[in-house]
Amino acid sequence: MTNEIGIANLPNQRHKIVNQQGAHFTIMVVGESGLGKTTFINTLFATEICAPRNYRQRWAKQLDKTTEIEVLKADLEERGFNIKLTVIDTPGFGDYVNNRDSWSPIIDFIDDQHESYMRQEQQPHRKEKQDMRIHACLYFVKPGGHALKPLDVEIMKRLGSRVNLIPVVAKADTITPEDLQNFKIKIREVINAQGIKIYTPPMDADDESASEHARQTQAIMPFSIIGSTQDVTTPDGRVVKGREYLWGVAEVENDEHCDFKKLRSLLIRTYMLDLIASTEENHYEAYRLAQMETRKFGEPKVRKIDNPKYREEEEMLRKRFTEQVKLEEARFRQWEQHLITERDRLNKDLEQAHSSIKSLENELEQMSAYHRQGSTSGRR
Ligand SMILES: Nc1nc2c(ncn2[C@@H]2O[C@H](COP(=O)(O)OP(=O)(O)OP(=O)(O)O)[C@@H](O)[C@H]2O)c(=O)[nH]1
Repeated sequence: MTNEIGIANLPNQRHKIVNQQGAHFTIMVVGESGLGKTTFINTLFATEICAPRNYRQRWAKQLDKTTEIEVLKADLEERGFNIKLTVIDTPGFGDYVNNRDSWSPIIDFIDDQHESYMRQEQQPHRKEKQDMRIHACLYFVKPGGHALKPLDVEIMKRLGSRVNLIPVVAKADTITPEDLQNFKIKIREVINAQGIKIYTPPMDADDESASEHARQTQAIMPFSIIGSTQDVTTPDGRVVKGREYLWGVAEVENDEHCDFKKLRSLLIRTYMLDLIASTEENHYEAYRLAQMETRKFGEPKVRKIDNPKYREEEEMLRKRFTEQVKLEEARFRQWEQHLITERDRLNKDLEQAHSSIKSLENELEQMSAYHRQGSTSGRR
């Protein structure tokens, strides 16, 4: 059960289908910046998830800061089983001015994968579908401190309702085993109290040992991990993947040091098919249903810019602007009218002044004529 890739352990019918089609398996890593997400991906593939000769492609990702969502692919093959493995590395939080929105590209990415799959299903030719729906989302929690931060809770709630969420405590080598156990308990308490939905392995009523294994796996969450691709030598002479300290070596694949092996087994072996199936049956189905309730078959998704809420706001702004322009125009017309009336009044005044000057001039003319007449008749 522990030494083979998951699909080799499947019930026959499903096994047959997966074997014919080859399995697509997509893992996403999410969490604060610098918690070792990229290192974890490299560690996962540096350890023997299957014999190295079976890798058609291996990669070692650079440890520079991830600033955008990165998609990494590898084809794994074991005894005729093909697995197309995709790992999605997301930018860490903490690099943003406004952390509250840091999760939105990640949530959008998850929804976009469901959307893209749904749109392909609605096409007449739907055999060759591109499928990047996330089957497992590992959420990295910073070790130590007071369990989950409000930002962690907010993001985990959103993730848990969309994907199979698996919480992990990063850098387990940086706290003591005792503190680690207490930290894990505190995290479980917050997860329960906040109603965060995390992945639960399936309980099989007919198979007690499988159910017991599922219960044990459940009890381990959140998985503690140590990431390293370095080969180091332990004090007792073993060469292992790990991190070297003055006090000794923190080993990646040692159950006493962290839960890396158990997490890898959950992902790549024991529960791979359940993660794929529950994504299809629960998360994708929930997305599809929610979308079908809000739009017609085949209708494209409402993008943020087409969102009715934004359209409403835009409409309101346009209305307010038109009203303002109208008001200014009326004010201008009033002022113009006032100027015209004033001009007319002044013109009238001017005319009056003009005619009174005219009559005064006439009067003056008459008076001087009279005066001239008087002086000539006096001389005679
Ligand atoms: N002590 C310890 N250090 C680790 C562990 N995993 C990674 N590191 C170190 O932490 C640093 C950051 O690791 P990354 O893998 O780049 O972290 P990241 O989460 O991908 O960072 P972003 O891309 O910024 O989101 C590196 O120096 C790693 O060597 C671990 O398990 N323990």
